[in-house]
Parts: sequence; structure tokens; C-alpha cells
Amino acid sequence: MLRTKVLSLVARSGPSRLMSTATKLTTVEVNDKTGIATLTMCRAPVNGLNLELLKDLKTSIDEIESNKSRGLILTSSNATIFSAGLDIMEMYNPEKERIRAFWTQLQEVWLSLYGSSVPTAAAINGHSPAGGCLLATSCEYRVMLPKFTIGLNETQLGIVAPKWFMSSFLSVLPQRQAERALNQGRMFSTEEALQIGLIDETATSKEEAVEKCAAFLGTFARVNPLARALTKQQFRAADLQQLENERKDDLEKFLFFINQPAVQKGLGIYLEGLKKKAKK
Ligand SMILES: CCCCCCC/C=C/C(=O)SCCNC(=O)CCNC(=O)[C@H](O)C(C)(C)COP(=O)(O)OP(=O)(O)OC[C@H]1O[C@@H](n2cnc3c(N)ncnc32)[C@H](O)[C@@H]1OP(=O)(O)O
Repeated sequence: MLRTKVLSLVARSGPSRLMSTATKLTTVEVNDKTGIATLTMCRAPVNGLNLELLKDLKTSIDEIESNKSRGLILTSSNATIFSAGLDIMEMYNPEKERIRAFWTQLQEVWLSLYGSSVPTAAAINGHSPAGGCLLATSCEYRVMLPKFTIGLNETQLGIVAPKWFMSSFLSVLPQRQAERALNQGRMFSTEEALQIGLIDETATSKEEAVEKCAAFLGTFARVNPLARALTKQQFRAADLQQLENERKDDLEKFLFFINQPAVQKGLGIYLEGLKKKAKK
């Protein structure tokens, strides 16, 4: 049996939390044999990306980057949900300072994941709408379990995916298909996602998905790591630079948009619908 070590065993504040991981909403396990790190999101109930989960994701990605892991596999501890995307509660009736920190942290996570020098793959073991799809498409390879859905459904919520969400999507799909899917806010079934190329493979269990991701990451074993990382970064440099250049504007644009009464009303109705569905 492979020995794995759990990174981040130091508590964030004080010895009383020594038993928990430093990044409480994510865990990182490094396979000693392959050097591949598995980064697991574990925020109940649906891995909604709130400020704290985003901070933990950023910390974990940085940790994996600095530990010179051979690869990063992103997955979820939830059996049916990879990530429900951005936590809508962060955007509904937002608190002024927190929403700024929230969006800034999302930018940080995208810059680190999309721009990671470590090869990345997503084991999509559940539904992956919007921000979940952003995380998955920021990785270099995707393996998904059957009977789930993935896509950028923002227009269905009456909101607009920013340019950098589109960049990740466009790094996977041809422009014509990406544009149509985004305009429709289309969610793809696993089978449809495979057919269109939004995912690379399917797997019948999370373990198999992780194995297939590891096999993909293993294809780089004999490639010079620096040459590989620089090549990847050259492909992604323009997208990354664009957000770096426009970070402040992007934040202000988001704040302006999200605070529009019509947008708030739409989010409220959407949330209400989610809650009603959950109660059934
Ligand atoms: C310039 C401006 C730019 C603005 C851009 C903003 C870009 C936005 C990106 C986003 O990511 S927006 C979020 C989009 N996400 C969704 O639309 C997903 C919605 N959720 C679902 O479809 C389903 O919940 C699910 C993920 C398929 C899971 O279904 P399941 O049946 O397993 O669980 P539920 O009973 O539906 O949910 C349980 C529980 O969780 C709450 N919840 C679900 N998703 C979210 C969410 N994204 N944020 C906050 N809360 C969420 C749901 O309401 C239930 O809550 P309770 O009723 O139990 O309290």
C-alpha cells in the first residue's frame, strides 16, 4: 500500500486545533511514490466557494507549488458534488468589505491554479456548475464520473461570467462551442461533456478518476519540468497577464454589477428556488 502523507497538519491558530488540518476546508495528500498531490475540497454541503474555502484553496495550491510536487489532482470529498460554484450567499446582500475580499481571493485562486507551474488535473466526482467548472477547466486534464453535470451556467442566474472565466473555458473548447454554451448557460451531462471535449475521460469511481488523472500527470515524468512549466505558462501567459493588468477594474466591475438591484433580485429568486428544491 502506498504511504501517503497529509500536508498542513499544523493548526492555523493555537495548539487546540492541532488535530485539524491548517487548511480546514481542503486537505492535501502527497503520494510518496509518485510525488503527486491530491487536493480535496471538503466544505459541506456542496463545496460552495466562499471566502474561507477560496483562502484554503489558495494556501493549498501554494503549498503544492512550493513542495515541488510532480502534479496536482483537484477533487472533492463530497460523493455527488465537485463544487456548486461560488457560494451565492457571498454575493446576495453582500457585506462591503467581505465581498471585496471574496472576489480578490477568487482572482488569486484562478491565477495560481490556471498559472500553476505544476501539472494539474481534475477528478470531477460530482456536479460542477459555474465556479466548479472554472476550477476544473483551469486544470490541464479532466476525468469525470457519469450522471453529473458541468458547465458555465451564469446566464441562467442573470449574471455574466467574467473574461477570465471564459479564458479557462476557451483553453478547452473551440470558440464557437464555448460562446454558444456560455450564452445559453448550458450545463453538459458527463456524456455530452466528453463528446464536446469539455472533459477528457470518464471513470466509474472516484478512485478510477484519480488514477486516470495520475496516469495523465505521469506522462510528464520524462519531460524536463522547467521546459514543461515554461511551455504551459507561455500558452496561458496572455490570459493571466490580462487579469493581472485589470485586477482592480475587474473587482470594481464585479462590485458594481453585483450591487445592481435587478441582479440582487435575480440572485434572491435563484436562491429561493434552490432552497425550495432542497426541501422537497
Ligand atoms: C461582472 C459580474 C460577474 C459576476 C460573476 C459571478 C460568477 C458566478 C459564478 C458562480 O459560480 S455562481 C454559482 C452557480 N452555482 C449554481 O448555480 C449551482 C446551484 N446549485 C445546484 O445546482 C445544486 O445545489 C447542486 C450543486 C447540483 C447540488 O444539488 P443537490 O440536490 O445535491 O443539493 P441541493 O439540495 O440543491 O443543495 C444543498 C444546499 O446547498 C445550497 N446551495 C447549493 N448551491 C449553492 C451555491 N452555489 N451557493 C450557495 N448555496 C448553495 C442549497 O440551497 C441547499 O441549501 P439548504 O436549503 O440545505 O440550506
